[in-house]
Amino acid sequence: MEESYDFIVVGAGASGAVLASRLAHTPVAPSVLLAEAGSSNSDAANLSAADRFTVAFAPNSPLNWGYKTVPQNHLSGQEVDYSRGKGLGGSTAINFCGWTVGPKDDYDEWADLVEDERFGWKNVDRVLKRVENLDATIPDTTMRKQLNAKSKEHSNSGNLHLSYGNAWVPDIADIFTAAEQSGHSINADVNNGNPIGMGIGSVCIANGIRATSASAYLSQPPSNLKILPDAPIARILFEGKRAVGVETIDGRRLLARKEVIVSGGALNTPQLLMLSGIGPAEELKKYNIPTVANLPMVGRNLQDHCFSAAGVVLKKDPNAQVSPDSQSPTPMGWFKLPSVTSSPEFQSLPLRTQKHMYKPTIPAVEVATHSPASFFDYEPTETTTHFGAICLIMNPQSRGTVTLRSSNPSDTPLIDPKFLTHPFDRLVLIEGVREIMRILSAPVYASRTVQKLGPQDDSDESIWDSITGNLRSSWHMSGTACMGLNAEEAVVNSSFKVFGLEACRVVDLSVCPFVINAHTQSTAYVLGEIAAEVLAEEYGLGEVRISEKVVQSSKEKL
Ligand SMILES: Cc1cc2nc3c(=O)[nH]c(=O)nc-3n(C[C@H](O)[C@H](O)[C@H](O)COP(=O)(O)OP(=O)(O)OC[C@H]3O[C@@H](n4cnc5c(N)ncnc54)[C@H](O)[C@@H]3O)c2cc1C
Repeated sequence: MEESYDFIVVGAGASGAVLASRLAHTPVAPSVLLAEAGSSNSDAANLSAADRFTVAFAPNSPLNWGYKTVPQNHLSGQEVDYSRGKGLGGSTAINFCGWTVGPKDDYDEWADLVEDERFGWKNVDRVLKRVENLDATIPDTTMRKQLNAKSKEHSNSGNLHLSYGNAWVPDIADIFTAAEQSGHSINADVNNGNPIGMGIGSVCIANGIRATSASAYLSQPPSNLKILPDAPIARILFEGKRAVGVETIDGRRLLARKEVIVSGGALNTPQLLMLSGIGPAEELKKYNIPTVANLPMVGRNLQDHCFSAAGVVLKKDPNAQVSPDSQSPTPMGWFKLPSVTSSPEFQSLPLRTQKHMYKPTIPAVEVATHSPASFFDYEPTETTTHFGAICLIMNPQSRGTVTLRSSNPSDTPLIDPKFLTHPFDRLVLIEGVREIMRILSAPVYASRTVQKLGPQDDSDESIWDSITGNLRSSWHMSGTACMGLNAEEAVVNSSFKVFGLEACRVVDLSVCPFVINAHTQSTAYVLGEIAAEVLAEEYGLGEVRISEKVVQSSKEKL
């Protein structure tokens, strides 16, 4: 007999795990199936904060879908790493644990675009407090000027353990000095809705262990929540326009009495929608997939924050050694750059976009420091060390695609982010890398600098040369089943419902109308929380509760 559930959620990443858990914890306690393509990911070693890079990026890691982009035109044909997490926790199980919240003006813009205040900052800020369980202790209390999260702006009663790390890198204060010497302000809390200035975000690491959406939301599932790992879903099943279940790649059929919710992330979700007959009709026709809903925007509007780097070789300070298992968060600065807003590339943007970027909390670039030496051809020596920073472009204007390679669900999708195809993005990255070079030449570093790494000089040509050989993704893919007002311009409405279908929603970063100007996991958690409230209200499931057993409050510390 076929198994049936009230709700089926496909994908146990940031959004899917939150949504499934919250639905299951409502007073009505509907039966919920959370189907995940990857494993249960229960090997404790994989949760070590320090080892996370090696585990996730090992060749053929079962925790990583291992995607690459198609060759990128502006990058001499490079195929850029496009990793995605696979297994319970999804990409939260392989990411770098950085927790940033983003600008309040971005969320208010989202709410305006979709005409729904649920996506405005006021509601997002409330919802973030259901997620966040912040231990605001800092390892170095002499740095209160640089980091001072106020308790009324944060929460210590949500599910996800956040901290500021256990030991900071010894030179952490220098970057703040350099930023000030370069004319930037210090922001003692970049996570309160206004990220502008040099600051430090928190990390989802507690006592050396990474917190993932699985550890935070799925560790003690109630009996009405069935978690099904190793269940890659091949397609959604429909009766007419109504989603009635899903089928796994190995042919298992799982039925949904109420809804199917797709939470496969911004690359797999559009692939699964298209394999199920939901997408641009001409794309589906190529692979003889019968059209259930012709939605031209499925797999379009892919947005991401690409980045490039600059660095310096410094004389080593023998007293300043970093412990190999230090969980120091990375200092991060979000800056407005007059050189961007005064450029013809900016002035050619649509007026609404220009107006948005002038808003007080919207940055032009993000600078994250202490990037690995591997970005350059440099090995540390007895007497020298490396110090580098990356610049991520904010408000990217290039729009990429996710399309099918074939109708075989085991094939990888074709992913083309079209990095730097828009002239504005090229301008921002050049100006951003130039800004890093300026900060790295501030007096606090100048006296110790032995050599520059990265662009030969700060001319546009040298910086562009360096960028094209050294461009990466920050893995913030978003927007490929975007939220909006109609089926011509979007895929879902502001209740996450796929246009033209019944009982079928998308809840993950695919739905972002634009990529939020921050590291994106917080947005994915927030979407899971908002969607749970939307569904609970529509189906009369009662109040969505914080699953108390999972949460160990760090009240005394905030
Ligand atoms: C290497 C890396 C580093 C990152 N670093 C950071 C960081 O430091 N800070 C930050 O804020 N963000 C970071 N991110 C981004 C962040 O992790 C993601 O934005 C976030 O996890 C996206 O959430 P999601 O729910 O949309 O998708 P995901 O978390 O990717 O979850 C999607 C889930 O769906 C499953 N799935 C997909 N297809 C199917 C299918 N057909 N059947 C069943 N299951 C399926 C996947 O296996 C996965 O578990 C990073 C991402 C990566 C990859």
